[in-house]
Amino acid sequence: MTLATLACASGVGLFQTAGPDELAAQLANRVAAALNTALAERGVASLALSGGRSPEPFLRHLATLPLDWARIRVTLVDERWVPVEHPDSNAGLLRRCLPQALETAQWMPLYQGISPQADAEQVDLHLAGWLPLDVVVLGMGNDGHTASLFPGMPGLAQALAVDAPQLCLAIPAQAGRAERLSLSGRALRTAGLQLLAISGDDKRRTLIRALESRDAGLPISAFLAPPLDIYYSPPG
Ligand SMILES: O=C1O[C@H](COP(=O)(O)O)[C@@H](O)[C@H](O)[C@H]1O
Repeated sequence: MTLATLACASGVGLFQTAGPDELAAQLANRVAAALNTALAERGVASLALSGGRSPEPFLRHLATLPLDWARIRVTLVDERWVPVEHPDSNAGLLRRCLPQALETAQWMPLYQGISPQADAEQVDLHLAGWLPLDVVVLGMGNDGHTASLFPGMPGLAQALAVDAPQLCLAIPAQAGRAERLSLSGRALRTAGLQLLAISGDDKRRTLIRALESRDAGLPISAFLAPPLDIYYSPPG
């Protein structure tokens, strides 16, 4: 079955774009519109962003749009447990591509430099005062991980649940990956606007597998329900 058929059957919105640049522009416009609506309604807005490599064009586009960043609370959906200067830091990605997030916005880093567990507890406390989030932008790895919730990791089902005990979890080093921090399903699924951005055939195949079988052990499956909207582009 096609991605369009499966998304429709799951009640999930699908925006298919011509390429990564168009995806970046459409996604940024959508995020900015939702943040401006929240600002107009409540005077404050909140945004949780993904890291990795693929969000770069989207973040650069978002940085060009008119937004009152001083009234926007910004955090990440996940982080490697490294300082912002580290090449793997997701906060570092924001600093390069969306400097407003760190300089002007009400910025909450996940990495706080104490220990993964202590940082997760600090974030948990702080994030509780932000919920529900307005906008969450998820990414997905070829293996079906989203945020830093990986297939087969201990406690995965609990971490993905809407009633997960924590809002932010320390993710132990595993399979060659360094320690990480990740928001849980409980935190991420509070967002009124939940967006998933993916590009390329490998990720499309993974997503199709997750939509076809919720039992495939793919963490992204937990998010494939309304109000999620998927933005997809073929490879650039
Ligand atoms: O490890 C991570 O990977 C996913 C996917 O990254 P991508 O560059 O392949 O899109 C990302 O969503 C997550 O935030 C990141 O820390």
